[in-house]
Amino acid sequence: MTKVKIIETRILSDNWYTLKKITFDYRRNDGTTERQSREAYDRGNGATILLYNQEKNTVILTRQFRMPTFVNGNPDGLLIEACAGLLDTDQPEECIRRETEEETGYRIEQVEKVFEAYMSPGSVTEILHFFIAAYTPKMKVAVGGGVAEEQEHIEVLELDFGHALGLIKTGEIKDAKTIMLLQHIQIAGVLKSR
Ligand SMILES: Nc1nc2c(ncn2[C@@H]2O[C@H](COP(=O)(O)OP(=O)(O)O[C@H]3O[C@H](CO)[C@@H](O)[C@H](O)[C@@H]3O)[C@@H](O)[C@H]2O)c(=O)[nH]1
Ligand SMILES: [Mg+2]
Repeated sequence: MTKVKIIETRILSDNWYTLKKITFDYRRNDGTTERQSREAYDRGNGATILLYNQEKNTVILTRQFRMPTFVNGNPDGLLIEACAGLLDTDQPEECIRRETEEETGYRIEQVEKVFEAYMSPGSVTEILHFFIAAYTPKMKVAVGGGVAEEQEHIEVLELDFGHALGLIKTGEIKDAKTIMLLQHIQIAGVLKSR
């Protein structure tokens, strides 16, 4: 028998995305039931990818302005990130191919799914699908930079892998999905750390 019974779902904000307040009864292991309320921000699910080149021992990352980080201590609001996007109605692999071309300008071939993760499970509903893919200079078909109509101004960075790992240590890379993917590439031995 399910331990959760939703009593009420109230929309607190329905602007760009949706913020809901959910009141529910939760049955504890001792059999007693407790009423709780939790807010959940639903901005859909997403996909992210780390592009790597084994000959050059490099990765492709992006840099863009992220307002939520600016209001929480990031002095210029710029964040170095693995390419990522929201699924909308796409399947994760379809989404990440499209986002890779829009944001980085690379048209990739094989992609490998590595894991899925809830990124902020106490407050955000989102599950993120993680991918890696090899890239070569020949796959660069456009400048990238994001979709102009969506006011995306994304800088594309090609970094030595050891240098990118060093940026985690110095705090210049502070984005969870990016750290997870760089460490995955290191643990799996896809690229050399020095
Ligand atoms: N007008 C408006 N635009 C918004 C708002 N919030 C986001 N956008 C715009 O919506 C677009 C979403 O771009 P995507 O590339 O699809 O998503 P993303 O923001 O890069 O999100 C990815 O990274 C996130 C952070 O790690 C992930 O949480 C997410 O799953 C995804 O992978 C961007 O142009 C962004 O500026 C808003 O409140 N108002
Ligand atoms: Mg994006």
